[in-house]
Amino acid sequence: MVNKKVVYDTKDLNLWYGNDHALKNINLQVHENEVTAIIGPSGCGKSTFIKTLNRMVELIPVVKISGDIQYRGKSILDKSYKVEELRTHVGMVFQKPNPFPKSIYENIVYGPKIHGIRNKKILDEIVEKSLRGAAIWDEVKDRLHENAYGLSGGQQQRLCIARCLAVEPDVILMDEPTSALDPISTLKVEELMQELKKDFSIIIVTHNMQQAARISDKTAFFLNGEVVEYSDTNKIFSTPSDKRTEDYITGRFG
Ligand SMILES: Nc1ncnc2c1ncn2[C@@H]1O[C@H](COP(=O)(O)OP(=O)(O)OP(=O)(O)O)[C@@H](O)[C@H]1O
Repeated sequence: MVNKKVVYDTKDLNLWYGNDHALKNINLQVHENEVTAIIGPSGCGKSTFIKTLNRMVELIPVVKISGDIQYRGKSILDKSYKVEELRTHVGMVFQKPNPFPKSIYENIVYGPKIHGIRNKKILDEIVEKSLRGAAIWDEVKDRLHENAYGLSGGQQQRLCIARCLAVEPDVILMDEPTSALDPISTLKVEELMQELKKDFSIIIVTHNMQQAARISDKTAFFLNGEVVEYSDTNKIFSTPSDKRTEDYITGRFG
């Protein structure tokens, strides 16, 4: 088996919201070109963990962090690591689709324009490539200048994925990206993830066990802010090492 490169490496990562110890000694390596699923019951720290990976949590004043997070070998908690730089490598898709109240085209070119790209031909190419990459081009190619709010929820979510792709990230963080979608849109986004992992690394928080089993290569089971078990998804779902993992995936608690 080829040894895949490590994208994220967290070392004794701890996080507190005031006195609430939300992440406890997380040591986890995320590999490139894989889908890594984060599962666990409500309130166990899944969202906190992925928002730590792009430093979104630091917007919350009561947050304290100790330990280290290395992204591609560099410590992103280091004050010298610019958050703007991190965000060019790490995109995020949220639970509820959140397109801007602008046209489909403007949603996609927003990031590239911030990065200084002004050439219309290049922007047009980015729009087509990103929408194709997010498997929504055929559905929207004739209405690029219509407002994104006119799209269905599932289309809006794929548009948000396309918006992420437009700035050519390395990692895509997804926080329950299909929980607001119908089964058909969910399937489309899941199929899309399988395509995207050829070029990107994906970390997804999901409450849906079947989804984690279907789409991910590795799974981390979080409980009360700790990682109980982290392993190949096949192993987690067939022969988990920890009784608590087994109880959770078989629906005995959580
Ligand atoms: N902004 C915040 N301020 C204070 N405490 C917070 C904040 N966000 C989360 N917490 C606390 O941190 C813990 C972990 O929450 P988090 O949202 O990361 O869990 P989760 O596993 O993603 O839950 P869910 O599955 O319900 O979304 C909880 O005890 C929660 O109350």
